[in-house]
Amino acid sequence: MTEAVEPVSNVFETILVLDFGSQYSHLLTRRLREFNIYAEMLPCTQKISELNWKPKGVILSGSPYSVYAPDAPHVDKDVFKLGVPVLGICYGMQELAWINGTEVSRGDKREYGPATLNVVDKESPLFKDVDHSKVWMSHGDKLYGLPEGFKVIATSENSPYCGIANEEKQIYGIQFHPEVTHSEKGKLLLRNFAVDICKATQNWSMKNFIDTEINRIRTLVGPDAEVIGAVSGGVDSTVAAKLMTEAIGDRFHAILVDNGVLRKDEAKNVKETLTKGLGINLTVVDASDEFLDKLKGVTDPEKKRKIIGNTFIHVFERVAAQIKPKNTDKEIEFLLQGTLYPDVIESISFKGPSQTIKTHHNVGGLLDNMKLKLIEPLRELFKDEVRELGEILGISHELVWRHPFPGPGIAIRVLGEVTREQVAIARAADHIYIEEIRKAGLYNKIAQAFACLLPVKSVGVMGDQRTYEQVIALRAIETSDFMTADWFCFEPAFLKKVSSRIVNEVDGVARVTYDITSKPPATVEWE
Ligand SMILES: Nc1ncnc2c1ncn2[C@@H]1O[C@H](COP(=O)(O)OP(=O)(O)OP(=O)(O)O)[C@@H](O)[C@H]1O
Ligand SMILES: O=c1[nH]c(=O)c2[nH+]cn([C@@H]3O[C@H](COP(=O)(O)O)[C@@H](O)[C@H]3O)c2[nH]1
Ligand SMILES: NC(=O)CC[C@H](N)C(=O)O
Ligand SMILES: [Mg+2]
Repeated sequence: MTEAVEPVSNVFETILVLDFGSQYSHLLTRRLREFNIYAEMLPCTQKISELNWKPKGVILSGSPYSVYAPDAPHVDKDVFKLGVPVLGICYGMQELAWINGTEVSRGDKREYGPATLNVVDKESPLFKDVDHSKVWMSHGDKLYGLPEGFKVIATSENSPYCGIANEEKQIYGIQFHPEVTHSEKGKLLLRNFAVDICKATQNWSMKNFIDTEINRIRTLVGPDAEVIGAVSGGVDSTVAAKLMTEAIGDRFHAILVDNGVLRKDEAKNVKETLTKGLGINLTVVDASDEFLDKLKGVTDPEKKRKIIGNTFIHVFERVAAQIKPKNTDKEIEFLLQGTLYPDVIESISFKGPSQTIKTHHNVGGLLDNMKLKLIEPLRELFKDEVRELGEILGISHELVWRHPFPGPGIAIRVLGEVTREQVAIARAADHIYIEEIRKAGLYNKIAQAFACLLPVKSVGVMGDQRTYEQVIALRAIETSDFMTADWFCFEPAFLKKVSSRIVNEVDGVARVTYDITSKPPATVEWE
């Protein structure tokens, strides 16, 4: 499998965030991008020698581990040979101390919540304009001393080593989390680090990204090669397809695969919107039998995702072989996907496959020996950034704000075995639910809503007859980046109406429930 496009990090000066597994790690990249510094997060196991770009600075994130634990993750020491500034946050600071021989162990008190920052070194560039601000703590371990060459630059009531620095080597450590909004001046502190200490240029913006991206695609694809694109009608792939169409016009062929687990009338509607509305050259391929046959008897969610991801690629390779490029005798080499940053983050993990939350079909479901080279222009972006991009590219507000729909579709919303009958039940219930959400004027207040079909039967009574049928679970969430989410509070009357319509109109359903779990601890999808 090959990633075909030159890394964005070679084009924009980039801060590297090494993720040691903290629940806040991704916020570090978000905050930096908010003040126009491009940042990229990689697992802490990243070998610096294998990086094909040079960061302007490195941030070591927090972690649920203790540095002294036998299985704790450790930083590649080559980070310090890059000659760029390094900032360790919480675990990151403890790691800086520990690898330099300083004792780190359990403190007598855990410190969780607010503290006031007391800057000792008033000249420190890291703390410019952040003295006396509230900072957010979340740790149980502490430093028992200073590593050689370091000095204390800040304290707090409970943390004598709240901020440390080796100014000569430009290595900094802080015990609190500047990336969370509860740290009042946290964003400013990160700006001080990235802009004043690392001297990174603040030129990351969506408009610059579009121009750069279009140029990168043109250079990569060359004057006559053609590209196919996996396009679902969802926000991500539509934005990616529009970008591609801007870059290479009708040398781009968008393919929508009907995998048999799409929503009601989806293929027809998408064809209409993309072709007529956006001038994207789109073909719909019906592969529903192939997908449903392969899913027969499979109940494990990860297996379903992998089967679907693999089958998508088989279909794309087949279609690519059928399209004969007009201006060249070469075969189609590239496949465009609308992969986003969260798809990547959740599908990989520094702790190995056991910690993968779920394999997004378009990342972990790819074939090892695939022939097509991937172009994923949105791979570094968050959902809200992609939406901003979509608006700038002139895609309709309605499409840009569509609820996401996962590639494995209804297959991961029919819990257990996927059959045509089960898919039909889930699809019908989902259609009613979304129709009612739209009628109630709630569609744009909710980030994503759908119905799931549970593999359990429950007893009911309909028309004086005993029924023994399945259960539908409704889900609706509020979130902007889909990394964390809360459930949406409907009025009871709304839920009553939806429940009654589903049970009355969908054969095979005897009961409707509403999912009231946030992410974490749940995920958005049930599988
Ligand atoms: N039915 C499909 N046909 C072709 N490609 C698909 C299909 N479903 C998903 N994909 C590919 O997988 C990628 C990831 O799917 P995902 O659902 O995350 O994004 P999306 O469908 O583009 O946007 P959204 O998140 O709004 O649904 C898509 O961007 C697209 O490249
Ligand atoms: O294209 C996709 N392929 C997948 O395999 C996949 N799994 C989850 N999702 C979507 O990602 C967002 C977060 O969902 P989770 O909290 O369930 O991981 C939600 O918007 C989900 O709908 C997927 N999208
Ligand atoms: N948030 C963190 O990075 C915590 C680090 C370490 N696990 C501690 O408890 O101190
Ligand atoms: Mg989708």
